[in-house]
Amino acid sequence: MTSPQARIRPDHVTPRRASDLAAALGAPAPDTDAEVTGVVSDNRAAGPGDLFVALPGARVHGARFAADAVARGATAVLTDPAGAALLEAEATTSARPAVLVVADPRAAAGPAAAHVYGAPAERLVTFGLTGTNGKTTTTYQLDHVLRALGRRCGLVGTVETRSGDRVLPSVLTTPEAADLQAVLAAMVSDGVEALTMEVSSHAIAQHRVDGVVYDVAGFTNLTQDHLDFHGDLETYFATKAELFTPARSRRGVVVVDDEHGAEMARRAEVPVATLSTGTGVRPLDPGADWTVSGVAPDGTGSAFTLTHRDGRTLRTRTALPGGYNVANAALAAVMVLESGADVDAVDQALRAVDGLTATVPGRMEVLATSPRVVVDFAHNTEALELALSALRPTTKGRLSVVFGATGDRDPGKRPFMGAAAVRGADVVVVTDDDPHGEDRAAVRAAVLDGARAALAGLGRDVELTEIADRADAIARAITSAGADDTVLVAGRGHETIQEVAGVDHHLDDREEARAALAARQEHESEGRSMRPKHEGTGRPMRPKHERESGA
Ligand SMILES: CC(=O)N[C@H]1[C@@H](OP(=O)(O)OP(=O)(O)OC[C@H]2O[C@@H](n3ccc(=O)[nH]c3=O)[C@H](O)[C@@H]2O)O[C@H](CO)[C@@H](O)[C@@H]1O[C@H](C)C(=O)N[C@@H](C)C(=O)N[C@H](CCC(=O)O)C(=O)O
Ligand SMILES: Nc1ncnc2c1ncn2[C@@H]1O[C@H](COP(=O)(O)OP(=O)(O)OP(=O)(O)O)[C@@H](O)[C@H]1O
Repeated sequence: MTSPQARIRPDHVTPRRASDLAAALGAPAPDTDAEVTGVVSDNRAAGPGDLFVALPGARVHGARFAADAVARGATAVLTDPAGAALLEAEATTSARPAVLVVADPRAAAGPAAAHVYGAPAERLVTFGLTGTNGKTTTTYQLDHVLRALGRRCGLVGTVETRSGDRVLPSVLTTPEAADLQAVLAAMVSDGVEALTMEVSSHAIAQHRVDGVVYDVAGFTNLTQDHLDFHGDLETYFATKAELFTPARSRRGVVVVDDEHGAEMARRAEVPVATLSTGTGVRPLDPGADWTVSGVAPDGTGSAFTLTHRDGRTLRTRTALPGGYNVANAALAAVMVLESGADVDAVDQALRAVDGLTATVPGRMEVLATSPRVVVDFAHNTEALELALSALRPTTKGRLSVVFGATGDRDPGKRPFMGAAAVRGADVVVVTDDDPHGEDRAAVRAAVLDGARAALAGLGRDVELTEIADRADAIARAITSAGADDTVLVAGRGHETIQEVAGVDHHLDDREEARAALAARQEHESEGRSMRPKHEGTGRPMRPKHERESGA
């Protein structure tokens, strides 16, 4: 269920007649006409002049909430025949909205909202990113390149939604169709020129991006995920492939570092430029339109050269670690180039901002350099492995990881995550992630089982610790790190709410890490040792500590 949430909406909208909207949607003219100045699909967000889109849901029909939406000022309802029947049955003598009936209101919601808001997507240069991993990171890098070129930018994604000076935390990666069109309209009125956004597979399947044809669509990669929703990998792939059809984009850029990318490029029904970076599972493909070469370590990140088959070339850098971040940065730059930007202009703009140096909230976010403390969203085995191997080459001392597994979700991955941590790190602190309704100790035990099994036969020492409380675990890992060590806090990234047994608690890994770093600095400035056996509270530094060797 969508939760009640603040939404970015345009300040002024030219009223449209519900009857005109019905004609535009090919729906019968409503019995009652009305003026419409906004669109919502959650009654709790309805206000005066809104069209309430009553969707048939998996749990409830939105038409059940139509009377409340009307009481809040909605003047019209868009629904299906079942919803219209519900409205009829529940009709009171009070305000009667204009009722528009279509066979598939989900598919009509985007076009209806685009009509009401004056087709805002057509007044922006639009970039849409899809793929299993890297959408958020690449979206921020794209935003960074566009800003470097002097464009006014809007952004929509997992972490936040930004229009001009307005910034709101996001609830979904890709908003509901009505909310998305409202944000785009707000962007137009805020003077935004370019939109970068994440397009989830759920959003494509649920028509949330209908009403937008992206100027440039991008594909990062595809691995097994979300099969609870899509059923099988082929359906998941086919859903993402829809983004590369004329109904949804004008052109595309596809990273061909995995087989799915190569297949996506073959299947695309819009012109696509391929990008091969040689950082994924497939080797560098010299036949790709754009290739990456000369990857060289540069601080925590890498420098690299991007070359088109026609000879255009650009040397730049990403500040984020790991080969996959070279791919994300290269994709961002190529999407801007494929939108028509001149390579020399992009080169100059990137030089002025020291390369692709966007800070991505909770994605390989570096909070300190000595010890290096990094917060990352890696919350599955593959992401954890990648994050650790990305940090290893630039870690002079020990590499620590603080992480846990989510309760009530995919229990099968827990031991694998434990094993990945042991294989990739020198110090492993297993703690709580989001327990949700599950027994926290049992979730940790499953992770620890995998960790211990991986230790057997590993051939090197790994310090394995269990600290239930996450804030405590972060503090202890940072306090006991050496100056050359790296501490990776993985799993929750930008998230600020930890749900324990149905109760939400504020918990932000970055805040906890910063507090621990500040305490550490205070100790250091007082000339005290940073690796004491006991904290000021008298608690032991490493409770339940086990020093285990796989040798
Ligand atoms: C599994 C899934 O995708 N569910 C979506 C589905 O919910 P549903 O069919 O259960 O809807 P419902 O609760 O029966 O409600 C039906 C209608 O009544 C409305 N309603 C409901 C209750 C109420 O009090 N008032 C009200 O108006 C709802 O807004 C909805 O329009 O239809 C709803 C309306 O379109 C979606 O909001 C909802 O997404 C839920 C919130 C969700 O969590 N989706 C996730 C899985 C998702 O989309 N994730 C992707 C990212 C994935 C990733 O890459 O990690 C994303 O884009 O965020
Ligand atoms: N190109 C990539 N390939 C593989 N892993 C990546 C890539 N880019 C980022 N990651 C890792 O995947 C995780 C999620 O990254 P990011 O948030 O950018 O992706 P996303 O597609 O937006 O995923 P989500 O929707 O879950 O936020 C992080 O742990 C990050 O380190």
